[in-house]
Amino acid sequence: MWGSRMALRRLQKIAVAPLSVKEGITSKIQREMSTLQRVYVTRQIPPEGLRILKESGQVQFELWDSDDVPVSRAELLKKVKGVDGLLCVLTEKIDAELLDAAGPNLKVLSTMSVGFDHLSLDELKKRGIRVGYTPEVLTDAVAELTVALLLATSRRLIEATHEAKTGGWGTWRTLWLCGHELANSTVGILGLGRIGVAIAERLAPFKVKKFIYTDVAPRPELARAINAEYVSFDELAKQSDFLAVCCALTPETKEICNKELFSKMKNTSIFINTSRGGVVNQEDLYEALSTGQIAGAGLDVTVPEPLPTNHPLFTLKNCVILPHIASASYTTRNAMSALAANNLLLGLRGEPMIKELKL
Ligand SMILES: O=C(O)[C@H](O)CO
Repeated sequence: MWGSRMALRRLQKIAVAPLSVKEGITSKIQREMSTLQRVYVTRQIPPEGLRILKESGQVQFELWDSDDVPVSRAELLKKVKGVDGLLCVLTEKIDAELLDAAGPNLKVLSTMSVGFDHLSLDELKKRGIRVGYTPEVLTDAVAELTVALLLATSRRLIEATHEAKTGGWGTWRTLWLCGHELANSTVGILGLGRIGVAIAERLAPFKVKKFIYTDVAPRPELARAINAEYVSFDELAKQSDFLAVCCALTPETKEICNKELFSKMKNTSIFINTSRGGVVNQEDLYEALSTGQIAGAGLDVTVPEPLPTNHPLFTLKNCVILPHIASASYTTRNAMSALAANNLLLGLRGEPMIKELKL
């Protein structure tokens, strides 16, 4: 549905007005509608973002009115034709084909995500399209979920509830379902940004002995906040008892977690990934987990998503897999939708966005 709440209210008033008045109001509305910028929203986003768009009086937008089924590529290619702005989520691939289908009116793309590996940045830049995204508002939720996943994996919570429910719970046993604890451990962070810092801050009270990290270069300001030491990629693999992947997926980080990394890790180590599935070579991870090269893995992200239910990783007791829910709290998803909507409106007005990607 194309919509602007104000226009709708006026249309309701016209329905009860005399004919001459009706004609006057209708043409006024038509004039106003033609000045509104056209936007396509690729998903039923959380209410806060929709409210902002509806009440803006700036845009008329059409929405793919479902959260359960993504808009098909064919439908998306049709719907973007001639729009001024596009608000998307991470399931939509924004590439040359899509931007060509949209045409030259498209000035602003706003993604309701912190990750932007679904966007062809070169193509966007070439066309002068500005890009908004949603960092920071999801940091707390992602860090919280990462800690939950780490504990669920290291203390074997999923296996344990399964045993309790299915009759595996016999007498109290001395080594049954033992895991690995955070106290006195070394936690490694691959890619230190806001989320890595937030994870470390939450883990510190568990009496972690040492935080280490690696990145393309040292990040002293962030590292200072958590007293983390910069180490090489090799040292990160060798020293970490828990290794949390927090880096963005780029051509440089694609499958950076592969057999070379796993072979250097301790066989008591836990590997956690809440960034993007593409940073991991899943065949190598399966091998490392099934041969006991590492102790366990907790994954919130995979390739593909959803991961087919017959995927070998699902057969492993020491692999906990979540369906990409790191930012899934009501507060955070609403904040992401609001930020995405505001970025879009600001961009369309030619003003600086709240969070804009430098292309
Ligand atoms: O990129 C993102 O925003 C997360 O993966 C989903 O919240």
